[in-house]
Amino acid sequence: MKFTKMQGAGNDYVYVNCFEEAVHDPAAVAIKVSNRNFGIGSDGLILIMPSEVADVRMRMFNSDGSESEMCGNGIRCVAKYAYDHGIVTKNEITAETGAGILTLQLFTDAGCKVEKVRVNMGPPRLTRKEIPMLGEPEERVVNVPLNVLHSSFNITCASMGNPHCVIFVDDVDTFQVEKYGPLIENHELFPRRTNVEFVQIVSRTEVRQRTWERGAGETLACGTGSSAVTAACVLNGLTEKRILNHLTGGDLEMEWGEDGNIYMTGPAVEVFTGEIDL
Ligand SMILES: N[C@@H](CCC[C@H](N)C(=O)O)C(=O)O
Repeated sequence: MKFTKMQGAGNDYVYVNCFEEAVHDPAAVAIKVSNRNFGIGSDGLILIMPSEVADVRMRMFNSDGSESEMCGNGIRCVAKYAYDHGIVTKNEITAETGAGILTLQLFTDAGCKVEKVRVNMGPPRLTRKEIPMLGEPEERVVNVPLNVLHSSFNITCASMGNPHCVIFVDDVDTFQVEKYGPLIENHELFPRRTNVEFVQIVSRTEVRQRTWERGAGETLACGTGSSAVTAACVLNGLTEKRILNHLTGGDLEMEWGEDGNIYMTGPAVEVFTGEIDL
């Protein structure tokens, strides 16, 4: 299988051009290629596919083989791949995802390669029914206590097509992400599990995020997570609607627009290409 390794803010995936390649069991392939010792090494697998309703289609699989509806860092890399490899020739493109059809704006460097992408991530979905979470279906979850082991956290939850649980902490760099992340990911409140973002407020316009991803563990960045964080910051009155998010692997510029959509701007980088026997 021919592949391209790409990363966005350090969130790295193995990308396969399914305009040319067929991947028969993507869940198994994701587990194999993601392994950092016996595989290529990545947070998961992303398939770049033809679409009947958009310029390109993305399917994404976590390193445990589970499929997610959406990947924010991944969709920027899909856009870069599609443009740099001539699948699309426009600077504004559409992409079909499990979270709907998204619009992306591509910014190129002096060599006409995409270096940055702005994505309209759509609106945060805020009811328990939409996230999904157990409880009153129409209720929002903003600053609600959650008991985990002997600790209590206040959670704010949103779906960006995939589920997110945001927790504000005083010092994110010393926080025990690997202890609490998996317990919240698999908490009974979340029937489809959840991604978990731990966030420190730096100022009204800057935050610092660490991410525990559903199906992948701690990653260096999460674009859908950063979008959920933007909504959570505003809903809790902690920041303005436009913030710079410092993730472990890089920065994302975020905005909750007046039209209700979240906008994410960030890097997309091709690391290397190769071929692997499956
Ligand atoms: N890193 C991604 C999200 C990947 C999917 C996630 N782990 C899930 O299962 O929903 C991003 O940048 O959004």
